[in-house]
Amino acid sequence: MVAIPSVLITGASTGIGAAYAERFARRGHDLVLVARDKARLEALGARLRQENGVAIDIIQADLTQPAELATVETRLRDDARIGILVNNAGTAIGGSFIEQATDDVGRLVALNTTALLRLASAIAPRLAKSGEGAIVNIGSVVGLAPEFGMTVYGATKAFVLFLSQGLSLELAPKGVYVQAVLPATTRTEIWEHVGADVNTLSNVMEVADLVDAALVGFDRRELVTIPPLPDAGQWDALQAARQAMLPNFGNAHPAERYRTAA
Ligand SMILES: NC(=O)C1=CN([C@@H]2O[C@H](COP(=O)(O)OP(=O)(O)OC[C@H]3O[C@@H](n4cnc5c(N)ncnc54)[C@H](OP(=O)(O)O)[C@@H]3O)[C@@H](O)[C@H]2O)C=CC1
Ligand SMILES: CC(=O)[C@H](N)C(=O)O
Repeated sequence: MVAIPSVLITGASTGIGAAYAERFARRGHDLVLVARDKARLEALGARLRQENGVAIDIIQADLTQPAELATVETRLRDDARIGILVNNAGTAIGGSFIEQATDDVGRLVALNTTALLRLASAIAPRLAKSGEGAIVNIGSVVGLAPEFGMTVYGATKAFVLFLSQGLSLELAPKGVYVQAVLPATTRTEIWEHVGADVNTLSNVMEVADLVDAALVGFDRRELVTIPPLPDAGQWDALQAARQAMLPNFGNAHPAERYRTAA
């Protein structure tokens, strides 16, 4: 019988990560839960163990701290039972670019991009060698929309999307599935970190609905899952428009509109 892989989930103490933990535990997966708040991780872990009879390990780590991040990287490299990484930990900060402190945007980038990248890098070679496994990266529709006015947060999420698409091209032929999940406004504590009351927002998705939809995409081995988008054809059209440009990047001379008169 093939063993059910363990799942390592970052940002599992609350919100989207905690909902992933619930769902994967229900499916019978053992879990490794990562976040800073140990008490919350332990409470969730105890409940999921009791309800589902799965094994649950906890790693308390601040993923913006290189030494603590390294502990999680080592676990992903060495623990052959872990076959699925859910790269979910992330945060957002409020304010415009000129209002945001340089150290704060630095920490945002460290968590939303550097940590996510390093964890994917830690597990990918082992998964590729075994010819199976999955990496789920949580992006955001904000990564497609500079118009939403969350420039640095959106830039980190654009990174997550690009990285996921590129990794999928590299790893799918080796049997490793990479999924980018792009939620829109979802009812979690992240809104407290941006200084917004989620109850004043419209069109807020419930976290359980978001994760259930993301898992439909996961089970279909969809590359990019955008739960709130009604017409998947719009995403396909964006990709087709982008791909149509690619042959036109290979020109040795500047385009006509950039040529100087002299
Ligand atoms: N909610 C929304 O509207 C949307 C969310 N997303 C994305 O979903 C993902 C999950 O967010 P969401 O559940 O909403 O947010 P929450 O704030 O509810 O949860 C964030 C999780 O990340 C953990 N975390 C935060 N900072 C660190 C850190 N430095 N080191 C380790 N863990 C950390 C938190 O745990 P702890 O504090 O214990 O460390 C918590 O478990 C994020 O990547 C977010 O960008 C995308 C689009 C929409
Ligand atoms: C704070 C946000 O903007 C939210 N996490 C999102 O990505 O939509």
